[in-house]
Amino acid sequence: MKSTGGSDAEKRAAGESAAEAVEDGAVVGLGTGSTAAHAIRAIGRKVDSGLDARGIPTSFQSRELAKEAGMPLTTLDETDAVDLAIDGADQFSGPHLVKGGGAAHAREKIVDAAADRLLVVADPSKEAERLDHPVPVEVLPDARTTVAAEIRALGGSPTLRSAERKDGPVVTDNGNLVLDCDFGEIPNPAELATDLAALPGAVEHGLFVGMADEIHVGREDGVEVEEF
Ligand SMILES: O=C[C@H](O)[C@H](O)[C@H](O)COP(=O)(O)O
Repeated sequence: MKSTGGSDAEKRAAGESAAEAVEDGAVVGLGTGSTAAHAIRAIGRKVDSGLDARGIPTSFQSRELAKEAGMPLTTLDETDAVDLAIDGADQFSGPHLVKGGGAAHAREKIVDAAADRLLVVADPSKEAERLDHPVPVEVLPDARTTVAAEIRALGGSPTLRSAERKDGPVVTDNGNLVLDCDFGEIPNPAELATDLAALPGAVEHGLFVGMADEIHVGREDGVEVEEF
């Protein structure tokens, strides 16, 4: 699993803190990435000790981890409500997030938005005064060049994400490609989110505007929880 940003101890502290919010009978959205992985393992330990909880994975990675952790799984189709989701972020500013460093943001957004509460888990390196992280945009393969042109027209600089251990691009769990779109500082995330959502062939972008209900920031000496 790809690890980014802060230390593993910080990520673990954040993940374990959010996992404490999972109560008996809960349906939990399981985020993707190195920080959410700690939450999944911690929930798995609680299940092992008798907690009744079911998880909805947001990616191949989180499904495999949850299975390994012994967590019963379900789907959005099979459940009426998702009590909470626990997910990582590549950057956050207040309740606004940039996600998709692991190319999982499309399924993450569906599950996180369906949840009554979204608990974000992060290390301190993810916090920003204003969002300025490149925004991943998942695109249908046929729309790669047309979406890239529209991104340029919006003032962004798109780069096709390439795979590290394969010749060629990253292919998402949904069979699509990812453009990492650098807009510099993003003064109005809601406006940019609306513009990106309107592009034909763009399946989903990584701006999660105002979606976090809590952010658990893990530090070497404890966890700070911000609520929105
Ligand atoms: O697509 C991946 C996700 O949005 C991750 O939650 C995000 O990239 C943060 O991952 P990590 O906790 O590994 O920094």
